[in-house]
Amino acid sequence: MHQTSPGVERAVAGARDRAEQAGAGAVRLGHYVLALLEEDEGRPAVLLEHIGVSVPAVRGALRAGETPVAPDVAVLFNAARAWSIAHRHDPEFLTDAFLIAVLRASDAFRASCAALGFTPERLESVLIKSESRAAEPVSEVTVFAITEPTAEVDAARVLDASFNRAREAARVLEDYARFVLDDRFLTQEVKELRHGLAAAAQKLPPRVLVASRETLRDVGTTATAASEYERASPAHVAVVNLKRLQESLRSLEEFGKVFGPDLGRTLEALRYRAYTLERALTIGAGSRERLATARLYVLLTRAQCVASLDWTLREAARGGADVFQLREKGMPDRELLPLARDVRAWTREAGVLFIVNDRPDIARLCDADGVHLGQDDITVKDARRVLGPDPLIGVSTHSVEQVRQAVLDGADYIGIGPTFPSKTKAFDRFPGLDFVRAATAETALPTFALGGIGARNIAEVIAAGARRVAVSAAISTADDPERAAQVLKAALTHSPL
Ligand SMILES: Cc1ncc(COP(=O)(O)OP(=O)(O)O)c(N)n1
Ligand SMILES: Cc1nc(C(=O)O)sc1CCOP(=O)(O)O
Ligand SMILES: [Mg+2]
Repeated sequence: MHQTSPGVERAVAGARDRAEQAGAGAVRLGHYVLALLEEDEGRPAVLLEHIGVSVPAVRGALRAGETPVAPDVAVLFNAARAWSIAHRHDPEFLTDAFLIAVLRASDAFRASCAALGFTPERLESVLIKSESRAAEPVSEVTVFAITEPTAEVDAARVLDASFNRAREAARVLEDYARFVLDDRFLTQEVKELRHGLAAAAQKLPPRVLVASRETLRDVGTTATAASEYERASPAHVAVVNLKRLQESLRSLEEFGKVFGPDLGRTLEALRYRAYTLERALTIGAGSRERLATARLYVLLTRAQCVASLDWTLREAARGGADVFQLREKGMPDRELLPLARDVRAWTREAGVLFIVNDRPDIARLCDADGVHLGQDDITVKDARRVLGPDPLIGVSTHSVEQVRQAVLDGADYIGIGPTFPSKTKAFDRFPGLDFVRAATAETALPTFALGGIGARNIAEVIAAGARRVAVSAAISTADDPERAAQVLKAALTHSPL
């Protein structure tokens, strides 16, 4: 029974997958090297880069050409183990020893790798601090030796394990954002955080990081709790991995300080970024659930309604409107709060959602379902202080940058507009249908296109990607708000969400 590191196990499995995908029948030596180089920050990749070999170039060459069939994996394991015992007095071998064994398995393969700039001897020269080398001046090369116990190496072991844990958690979150939320922006955000981790790892002297890479000696790798196997849903997987990411980042930050304030600060910034992502990833899922079937959102201003506000609301709700916003711009608070309480009662009766425009305080006092905030209103963060974690918070946006910021701020839904000139509010600029296209492609949060939308142009808005709209005049000035809502709702429900 061979004792290998998780990295070697991953490489063996990866080589088999590659052979299978290529329909190669047998695992080839190139498959092993490609699998060993899979992780950019893995030991073999760091080693090659250290001796000036371009990892992408090696990958490209190995993918392009056929390499010799590999011997049985047990033969390679024997060779790697012998190398590890000889040079490290340790039968537990790591990915670098395995790479050397693979290179030595065939003269032809060794020659083709030499042409790419690396040989087993060259790798050994960096890994082994031999007797003859001890006389040479100390260079970066010599300190790759694994056996030197220093405080830096101890700290780097923690960093190495934490970097790996953080990267793995980030990878899971990236998959969640991409395949579960189907959210382009959040996928990109998680990817950038992952790259930020790789860049932070580069700030460590490579000698220290590589010298510390002894995952198989980490007693924690075998300790598992029963809860490790319990995940109720993809959202639960995301929550667990967000925690894992934050814990790893905290550990990285603390031990990173051993290498100076610079690394500590970089890691602290990454930890805050992870908190921001937590808000965006977890809020996104919850609010999408509450707004899952909401398609038609109506902004009501009492003075703008051709009939009474409560009649307009009830009729529109009968026609299929799902959300109502009370938008009273200049009404005195003494009038606004009782009106908001009335609207709360009417919307409850109608079984629809109720949002207050601009005013989290009024929203809270009348027990609304949420508040809507524009770019000049108070921030999402401050509104949360007033409302607590549950009520919905919507944010108006007029550019893709504002959409991204709203997602990171923790908005539950987004207003995107103005699409067309509006009778309700005057605008100087119209981001229009291009913005509808860009915003709906950018985020998976519920987005409501608005501004001058009505029965005559809703098809264009839907064609641009909108699946939800918010309207005001189209309902409040309609003689038959029920029919007006029905027409808009029918057009929307034609296109699946
Ligand atoms: C759903 C929705 N989207 C956008 C707005 C506009 O909000 P804001 O930019 O704050 O402008 P005012 O409506 O407050 O004048 C909205 N109210 N609702
Ligand atoms: C209040 C408001 N905000 C907009 C934005 O784009 O932010 S558009 C808009 C007016 C929406 O009313 P109507 O449907 O009557 O044009
Ligand atoms: Mg506002």
